[in-house]
Amino acid sequence: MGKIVVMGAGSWGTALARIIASKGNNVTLWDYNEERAELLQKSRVNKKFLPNAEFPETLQVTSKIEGLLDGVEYLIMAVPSQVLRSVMEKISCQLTEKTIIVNTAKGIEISTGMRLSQVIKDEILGKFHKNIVILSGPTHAEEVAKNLPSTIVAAGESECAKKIQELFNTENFRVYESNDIIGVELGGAVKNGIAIAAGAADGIGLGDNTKAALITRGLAEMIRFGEALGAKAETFSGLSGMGDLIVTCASTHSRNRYVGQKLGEGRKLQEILDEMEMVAEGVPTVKAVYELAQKKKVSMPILEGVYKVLYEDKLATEMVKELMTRDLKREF
Ligand SMILES: NC(=O)C1=CN([C@@H]2O[C@H](COP(=O)(O)OP(=O)(O)OC[C@H]3O[C@@H](n4cnc5c(N)ncnc54)[C@H](O)[C@@H]3O)[C@@H](O)[C@H]2O)C=CC1
Ligand SMILES: O=C(CO)COP(=O)(O)O
Repeated sequence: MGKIVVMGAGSWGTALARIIASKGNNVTLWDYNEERAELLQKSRVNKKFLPNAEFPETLQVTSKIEGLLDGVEYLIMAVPSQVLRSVMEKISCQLTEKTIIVNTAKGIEISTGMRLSQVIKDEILGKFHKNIVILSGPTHAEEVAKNLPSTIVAAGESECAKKIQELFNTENFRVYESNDIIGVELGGAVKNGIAIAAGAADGIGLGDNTKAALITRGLAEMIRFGEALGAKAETFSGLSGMGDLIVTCASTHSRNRYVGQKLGEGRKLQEILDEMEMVAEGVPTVKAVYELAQKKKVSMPILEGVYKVLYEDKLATEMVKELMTRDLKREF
């Protein structure tokens, strides 16, 4: 196996690096924070986010970027969506057509409205476009790190996607292949906004019926949005669409659901974000999706409601009332 580097030692980068390293591969996990990288390398565990998930001997952690990517064959990106471009900017000159780049972040770049594979393409300047694979699905890092059976999709040009399927697949981490990069990316990005709405319903104290309604009608919004941007509708009924939507709307591990819950309890967005140590991708991504949906004239009432709660100080209770009192419609 060639050289493997995972960039971003947050909970997801750490969980993914452990999977590949546990298969006997040498893996370097990079983090921009020197202190964190040193602590992880010394303690051999990410105590704060993934306690009890010790590092295999084949996993090394560093914050050094010089020479890090010389001859790299597999580059796994696990940094938040809004910083992906700045990290790619620093490293793109070290990459060659031998490198397969795997993005695992779930979002849309707020300043450009670009999907993350587009951001990567932008930064590698057209050198080897076909080498980009998206890895996305219902996979909370906390459960993956405990080896609980999980499933995910690797989307890309067939030869590269198959290599990534092989690289990550284990008996507890089953990887499917897809050629719908746009659909897989948009599923992972947009579900975060719907999960904020589901969390808000929890925070207000609404019930299981409400959550099922948000998941189902949220999926309809994801499909409409996806099709308008060139995705295949069927992808949204798969793991990276419905699968990830269900887990993110329901799981106590979800940071997006958590933000929604606190908003539903009446807390202010900035206070919630200031107290969080982890990233909630839905917050910027909702803005990017809202703007793209307006441009493409796609109806996304739940997403629009979340946008107004996040950015126009609307109360979550008002959002629910507005959604329930819209004009009556056919379901399909
Ligand atoms: N945690 C999870 O269960 C899953 C997360 N993801 C996605 O993975 C991405 C990363 O999420 P997590 O690891 O959970 O986040 P996290 O909050 O645990 O860690 C974020 C990571 O980004 C790094 N980072 C922050 N600012 C940076 C900068 N300016 N430059 C370089 N690195 C920077 C941090 O050092 C840290 O390593 C997100 O897009 C998330 O949606 C995808 C699947 C599962
Ligand atoms: O994407 C995820 C699980 O599949 C993680 O969701 P959160 O970012 O909401 O925690």
